[in-house]
Amino acid sequence: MRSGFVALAGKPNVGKSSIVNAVVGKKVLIVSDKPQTTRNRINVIHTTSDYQVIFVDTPGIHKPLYRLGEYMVKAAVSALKGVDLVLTVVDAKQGIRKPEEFVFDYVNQSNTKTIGVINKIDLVDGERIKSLEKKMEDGLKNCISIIKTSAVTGEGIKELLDLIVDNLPEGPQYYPEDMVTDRPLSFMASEIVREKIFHLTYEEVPHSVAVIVEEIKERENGVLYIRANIYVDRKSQKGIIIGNKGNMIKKIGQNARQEIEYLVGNKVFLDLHVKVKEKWRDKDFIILNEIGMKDDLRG
Ligand SMILES: Nc1nc2c(ncn2[C@@H]2O[C@H](COP(=O)(O)OP(=O)(O)OP(=O)(O)O)[C@@H](O)[C@H]2O)c(=O)[nH]1
Repeated sequence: MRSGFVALAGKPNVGKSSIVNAVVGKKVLIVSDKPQTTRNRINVIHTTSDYQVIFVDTPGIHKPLYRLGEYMVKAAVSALKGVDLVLTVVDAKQGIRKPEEFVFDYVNQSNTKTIGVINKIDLVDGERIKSLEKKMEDGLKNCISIIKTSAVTGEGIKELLDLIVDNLPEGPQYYPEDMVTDRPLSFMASEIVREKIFHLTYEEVPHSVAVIVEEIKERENGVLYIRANIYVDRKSQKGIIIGNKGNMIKKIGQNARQEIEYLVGNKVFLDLHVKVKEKWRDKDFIILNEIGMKDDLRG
């Protein structure tokens, strides 16, 4: 059996989480059109009788504005060490400039072999892809190959998986075969709520939100009761999340509940509460700890 850990490195919004979902053939990771959707490291496990690939999805590498961002980048960079392979992902439309080179530097410093992934090829022409290939070859020190993908159309995804498996060492099955992620249901549920907020709100609001599941319990009637707090960092944002006559929180709750029900295969009662924790993104470690973001951000 071949097995190993494969970290994804890239700027925010290049499609790292979408690529993992496409490779495993189901939506495990949350995705949005806004940068910095992924905040924590999360492992996604793909097992067959011949191999087990453990994808280590990480926050996008960027120049942070807040303490939260610093922790996110730390989590991303530390995930590059100690893995078997790094997928260095760029967005074909955005190209390769300073921020991408900044990512390449981190990957080069990790000394881990890497596959260059040019994603979103559905949005550009062949000429552009060729020039990006050249830039990637020049910029990535330990690059073993470059693959062109579209996480949306599925182009190049099988080729990418084959190449990953070919480059993994022989090893044990690290996780049980039916395990899809290393995160508990409480984390997955909070991520789904956060994704719906990313989809339904704009500008600073989605970035100002943290979601913590406080309680999960199965009720006598078989319904799974989930209580979660949505933290915002300003009073005005509380109003936006609740919405006019509670319309927004209702929509967030409905959309999230449906997806959590699909995930657990059970009826769910989702109980959401909005709380203000002023400027939590810039507070020190204690605050990050309090809202449950410490473990993977320690770096
Ligand atoms: N057209 C097109 N869009 C894509 C492709 N892959 C991802 N996207 C879109 O790009 C956006 C960002 O995708 P994500 O998977 O959240 O990107 P990410 O790199 O994980 O982002 P962060 O969490 O911010 O680090 C979403 O709107 C996706 O639907 C692709 O191959 N083609």
